[in-house]
Amino acid sequence: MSVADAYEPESTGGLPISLSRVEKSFGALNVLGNFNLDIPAGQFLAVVGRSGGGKSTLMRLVAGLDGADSGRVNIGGRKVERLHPSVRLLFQEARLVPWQRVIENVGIARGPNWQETARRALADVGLEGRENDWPSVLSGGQRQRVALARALVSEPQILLLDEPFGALDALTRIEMHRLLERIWTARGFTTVLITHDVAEAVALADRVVVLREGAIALDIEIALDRPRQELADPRAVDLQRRILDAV
Ligand SMILES: Nc1ncnc2c1ncn2[C@@H]1O[C@H](COP(=O)(O)OP(=O)(O)OP(=O)(O)O)[C@@H](O)[C@H]1O
Repeated sequence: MSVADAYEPESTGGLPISLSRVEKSFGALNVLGNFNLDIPAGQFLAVVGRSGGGKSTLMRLVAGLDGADSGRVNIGGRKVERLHPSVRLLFQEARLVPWQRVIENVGIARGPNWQETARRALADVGLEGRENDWPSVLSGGQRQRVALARALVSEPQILLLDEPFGALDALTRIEMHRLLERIWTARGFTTVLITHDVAEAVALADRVVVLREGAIALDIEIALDRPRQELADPRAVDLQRRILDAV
């Protein structure tokens, strides 16, 4: 059985995200200017662009980790003022606690039955039987799967991913794409994926936004069938070319 086949989640749905007339500067550097973006509930959006274009800044504003200078960032129609309880983040590094075993890393909120819940989340990402391992013995891909399980355990309605697969080898990355697509399809949380990898954006997203110098240079729908056949679809290649032209 593949990793993706192991997954049988319940649907939790997503929340819409809206940025309206957002301005964000660092000193004299204007990173986002009069920025507008509406992300419908449950959409899988990829944000691509050159380094320094403002992608991570955008994500931090949506997450409530940083505030806009002006304008509004809303989640589910309400202004974001701090980290929203239904939002989870994933970064390039898994950021696991090295002195805690895998199951403890996943069950970070120790509610009732936390072990059972964490065990189920680990099974969902294909890590059954690895509960008592230390993070140090896991591969990079396995660590990211633990981080994904930790994010999923709280049944988020929004998942924000900042280059989560950037450090993985090509085959592991494709395996992670399949897993994420399957989990997202089943649960329907709103997803924002920041990536430098145009092929990854087209393989996963419903919609790709190209961010250039703090503005949207391209906003394109990816209307390809799912599950996506990453390497075989000529329409995907054409979409990649259009996105690359705008980056
Ligand atoms: N806390 C900060 N203080 C000062 N400047 C910042 C801060 N955060 C980001 N910047 C600057 O804002 C600009 C946009 O940064 P951001 O990290 O959003 O870009 P990015 O598109 O995510 O880049 P990368 O793809 O390299 O991660 C960069 O010029 C960066 O140096």
